[in-house]
Amino acid sequence: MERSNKPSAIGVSASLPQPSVSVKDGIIEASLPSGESVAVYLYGATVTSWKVNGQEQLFMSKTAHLDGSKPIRGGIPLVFPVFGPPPQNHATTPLPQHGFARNSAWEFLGKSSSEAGRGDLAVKLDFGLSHTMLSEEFRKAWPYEFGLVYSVTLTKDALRTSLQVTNEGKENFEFQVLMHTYLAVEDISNVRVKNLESKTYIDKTRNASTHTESSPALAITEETDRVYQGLDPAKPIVVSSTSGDQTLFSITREALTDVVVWNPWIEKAKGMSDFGPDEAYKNMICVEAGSVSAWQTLEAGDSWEGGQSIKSRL
Ligand SMILES: O=P(O)(O)OC[C@H]1O[C@H](O)[C@H](O)[C@@H](O)[C@@H]1O
Repeated sequence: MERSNKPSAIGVSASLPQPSVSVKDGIIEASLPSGESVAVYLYGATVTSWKVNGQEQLFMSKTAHLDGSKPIRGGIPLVFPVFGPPPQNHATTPLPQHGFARNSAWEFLGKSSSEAGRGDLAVKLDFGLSHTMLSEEFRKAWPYEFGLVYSVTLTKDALRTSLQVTNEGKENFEFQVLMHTYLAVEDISNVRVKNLESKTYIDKTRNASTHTESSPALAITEETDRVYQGLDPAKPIVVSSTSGDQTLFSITREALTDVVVWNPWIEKAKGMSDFGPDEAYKNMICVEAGSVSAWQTLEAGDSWEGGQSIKSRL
């Protein structure tokens, strides 16, 4: 695992303007000469901002806690090693909802720049979390020796987040993982989610009952909390707007075959103290790429990698 803080530049011509990266107060910010930018908090390795053409692509609650006292409500919190409330009689049982990755202090491993093709630049930020870095409480609750490397790559038209999980111990462990992406939208009533048709989903708002998606373009008209399963990672999930049938976001995945679609809607939004303002549920949709409907088993010494790539219309 690379643990160097030294910047490296692979295949980048010295004459080109370079990406800039700053590290301040636990926040890593990177921007490309073409203007796109990303910000990542070391707390949770949470991506809190992704701007394209000056426009924010990720939703952030106005009342989110940004002081490390609570997982950040917005951006891309990382869910590991369990999704949702942990099941009974499982190694993750003592952990909080969604595990510990989103509420642990990560380290910045460094940046690298490269050509993303057609002369476009890419900047990649790497973050690490391992067993010894966890709070004592989390170390006791999940005593496995693991290493996580989370990479956030910014290009002109996309944001890629990928996670490598390594079992650095002597016994197998099981995990689930999910990139809990809060996408910013202007008006949820105009939003449709495509490429879910005929897929099986668990509806968490209806006692985790199983259904088959009948809509080619899913509209969000009430509290929505669905785990779509068995998706082809290479087939994009498309978030579109009915005004002009415009694609807003297109999300492809690697090794992540589940996608959660979540919007808390009116009552649940009101009930979350760190979700604000109350009406902000109209300005967001979570489309969460993950591996959550089953457990990944990682044998001693083995690694697993998965990720998502989000393209914005802008
Ligand atoms: O409130 P949090 O722990 O951040 O969870 C927020 C949401 O995450 C996922 O989308 C789950 O499917 C939801 O059931 C949950 O409400």
